[in-house]
Amino acid sequence: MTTTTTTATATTVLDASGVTMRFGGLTAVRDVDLTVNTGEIVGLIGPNGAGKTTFFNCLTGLYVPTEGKVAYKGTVLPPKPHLVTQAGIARTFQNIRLFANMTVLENVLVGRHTRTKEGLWSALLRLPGFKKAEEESRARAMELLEFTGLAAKADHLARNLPYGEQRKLEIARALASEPGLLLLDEPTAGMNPQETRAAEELIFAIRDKGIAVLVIEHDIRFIMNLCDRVAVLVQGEKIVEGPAEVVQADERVIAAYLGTPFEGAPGEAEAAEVEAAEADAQSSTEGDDK
Ligand SMILES: Nc1ncnc2c1ncn2[C@@H]1O[C@H](COP(=O)(O)OP(=O)(O)OP(=O)(O)O)[C@@H](O)[C@H]1O
Repeated sequence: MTTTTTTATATTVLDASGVTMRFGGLTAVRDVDLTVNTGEIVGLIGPNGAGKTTFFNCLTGLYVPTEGKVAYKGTVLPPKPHLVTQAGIARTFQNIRLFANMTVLENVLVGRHTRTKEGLWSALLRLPGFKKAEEESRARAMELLEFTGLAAKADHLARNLPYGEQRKLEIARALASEPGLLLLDEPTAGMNPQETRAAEELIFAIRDKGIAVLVIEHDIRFIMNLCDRVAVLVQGEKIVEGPAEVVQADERVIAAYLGTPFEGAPGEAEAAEVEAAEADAQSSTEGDDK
């Protein structure tokens, strides 16, 4: 099967190679290679259940991939979410995960904890070092709220923000860990067209600050406007990767979205395997996936 693969270079921020994730007999992600370079916005698309979120979870240490490795700026990452964040990868989730009863500013301050050196005792005893660190954190958090257009709502409770602003706040919180790579899982889900355009502008602005972006999204028009490069997953396999306009016109991608068979598509046996594994989700025995 022909897929274009961009190889790792000196400017590579993320280098995932041979990533496979099995759940019992179900192979959710199969031997996926993906790089993201400095200054790039890369899109990851594919039909429902294609393995996009599972792949993100492998990148961010939520899952330990069955096979393969993930490197950030040349260093292989340990599969532990807090170490991945510390290394420089931040993410947002498909379902909003804000602290609803905390203020907007407090939510962003929470996101800074991997970047503050002051420990628990310093905080409890309110030592001078803690006070200074706290002031710096607040200033940086306010800067991020300015950047995302939420500064005027710093003292509002997160749960009182309109939906589009809650999504922006998630991004502000992710940026608070000062990442070099931001992973966005369906950032425009549930947004109206105006909010989607604002999200697009925000993502371009993030890229312009030198942060590489990898984004999962179902809104194909959004992806095609936004991304320098797009990779397509179908049933866990990367079937195509390339510039947005090339991917958009690729018959395999069109076929995958329309559900019609195409040459080199993940075969019927694999489809049956997925169905069987889903029907028997409880079973964790290694299946016939060899
Ligand atoms: N923790 C898990 N245990 C067992 N199976 C899982 C688990 N997580 C995901 N899967 C299965 O892996 C496959 C890929 O799911 P995933 O959520 O990664 O797809 P997706 O491309 O993100 O889909 P969507 O676009 O609908 O969010 C699906 O068949 C799903 O049921």
